[in-house]
Amino acid sequence: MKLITSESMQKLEKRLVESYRIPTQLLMENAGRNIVEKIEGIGMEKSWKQVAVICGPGNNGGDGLVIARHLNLRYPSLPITIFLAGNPERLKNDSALNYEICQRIGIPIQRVFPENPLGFEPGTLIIDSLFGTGLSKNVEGIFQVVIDAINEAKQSMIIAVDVPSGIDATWGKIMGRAVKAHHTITLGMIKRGLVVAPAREYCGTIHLADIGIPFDREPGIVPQEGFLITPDFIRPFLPEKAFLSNKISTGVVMIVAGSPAMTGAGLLTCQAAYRSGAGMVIWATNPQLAPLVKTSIPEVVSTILSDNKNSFQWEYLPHHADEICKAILQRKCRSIAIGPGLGSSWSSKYFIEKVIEKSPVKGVIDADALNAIAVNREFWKNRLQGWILTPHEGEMGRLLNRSASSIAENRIAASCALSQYFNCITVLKGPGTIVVSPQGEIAINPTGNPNLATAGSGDVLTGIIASLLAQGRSPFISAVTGVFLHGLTADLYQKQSPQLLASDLASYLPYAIKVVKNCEYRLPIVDRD
Ligand SMILES: NC(=O)C1=CN([C@@H]2O[C@H](COP(=O)(O)OP(=O)(O)OC[C@H]3O[C@@H](n4cnc5c(N)ncnc54)[C@H](OP(=O)(O)O)[C@@H]3O)[C@@H](O)[C@H]2O)[C@H](O)CC1
Ligand SMILES: [K+]
Repeated sequence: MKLITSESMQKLEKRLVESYRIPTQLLMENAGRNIVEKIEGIGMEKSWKQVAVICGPGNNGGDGLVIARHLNLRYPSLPITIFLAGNPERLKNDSALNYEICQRIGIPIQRVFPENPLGFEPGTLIIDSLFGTGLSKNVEGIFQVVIDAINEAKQSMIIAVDVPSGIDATWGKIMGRAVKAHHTITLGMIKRGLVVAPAREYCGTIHLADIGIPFDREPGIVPQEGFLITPDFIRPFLPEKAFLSNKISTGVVMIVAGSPAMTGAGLLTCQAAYRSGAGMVIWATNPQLAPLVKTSIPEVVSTILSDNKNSFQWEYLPHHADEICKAILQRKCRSIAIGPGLGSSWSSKYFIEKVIEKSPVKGVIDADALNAIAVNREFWKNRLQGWILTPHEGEMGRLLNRSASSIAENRIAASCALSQYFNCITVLKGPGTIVVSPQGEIAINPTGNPNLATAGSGDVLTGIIASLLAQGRSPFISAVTGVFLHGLTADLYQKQSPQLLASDLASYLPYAIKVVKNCEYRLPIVDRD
């Protein structure tokens, strides 16, 4: 499902006006009326004590005025008040016209002043029409006071028009303050910023309302600025064994993960790779762990790396990289996953870099392998073509030599910067995981929940993506399909149990695959009733 930026939405509106002579007044009328229909779908039957429509200085405010008018027509006995943050004399064109209509109809209008703060009684339906796609700077002064008042309303329902006010609809940033809505009714197309963190938490359930864009007349009218991953999109790429397949043709994965101190990371990565359809999983393990592998996951084939003769505790050394590269060729591996639980010693860092440099196949770079790359980032600039990097915000910060908080502020921009710098596919984990290619394709994942913030969850994702790669999917498609399935598994599991272990994720994965295959799943955040 295509996503759009604020800038393109504005261009699209201009184009509709110029090419089809659809007047902007009509678009605003369509917007307001269709939003009222969506509000009714959400629940007007709840007998709200009153309705507060908070209007700002631009066209988003104008939409609010149309909404107030239609609610007034449909529910004449319901007290509706328009709160205007801004000077009515400076309202432009369509907003000014709708302001005049509301005045003439006699809908109460109150101007909001700093000395006259807003407060809402319990049981108020609050329509947030302060700012939409035209937000151009941080929210301050009276606008900040209004947003705080909306967020402090008790036992009320907050419905945001187009965008929760204070959200940058292109990048998903919080511009100083933002409305925390229960529902967001977005117009025409889903704005890209709504589905990524941090904005995503402010949107509640997202609904899409039509404003009369003739999409079917011009399928190419909207530029490619990102898409929301959907079950329909990933269905053709799910694991599928051909009739004449064998374990090699299905796909062999090399896993370089785990160490004596962090065995679980390797086990989880291997398990996830098998559960997502790999024909054979090879684990490059060490002599101390080899017996454990046989008992824990008997299906795993281990490549036992040579013993460290002079040290008490086994550790990864650079020459082990040659052994892994040899095994990749011998075992006909088609992808590699490297990183989870490898440790952060200098010898493991050298080892990791050597594997990535020499490996005959490409794959997923995660966890300790990301940190090894970050230490030597200038060397790796532009050298990771075909590799998939799966950082969380902290790892991303190290890779870009920036603070984790600056990454969190604008996750899409950071993901694009990483893909550009290393020429790699980026998977920035977190709420609304982002997948970006060096060519600038941007995919946002709608699945997943906070239960995924558990040890080993990233190892499972690494195993899934590497497995899909081994099964012949492209790096971008493997990442997109992998993140969707990983999140969906957690969402489906949550219905059964509030507590999720990473090993549950790996075991439950085939169920998520089946649900997508059988078309039994609807997107959780976009309600297209
Ligand atoms: N795109 C469509 O097809 C349709 C969109 N509709 C609705 O219109 C808004 C977008 O309207 P727009 O007027 O462009 O923008 P806003 O209403 O969001 O706000 C613009 C005004 O707000 C001022 N502004 C911006 N940021 C701040 C701030 N932080 N503090 C104070 N004031 C701010 C801005 O001033 P400038 O100086 O920046 O110009 C403007 O005055 C869209 O979201 C839809 O709801 C339609 O009605 C239907 C068609
Ligand atoms: K709004």
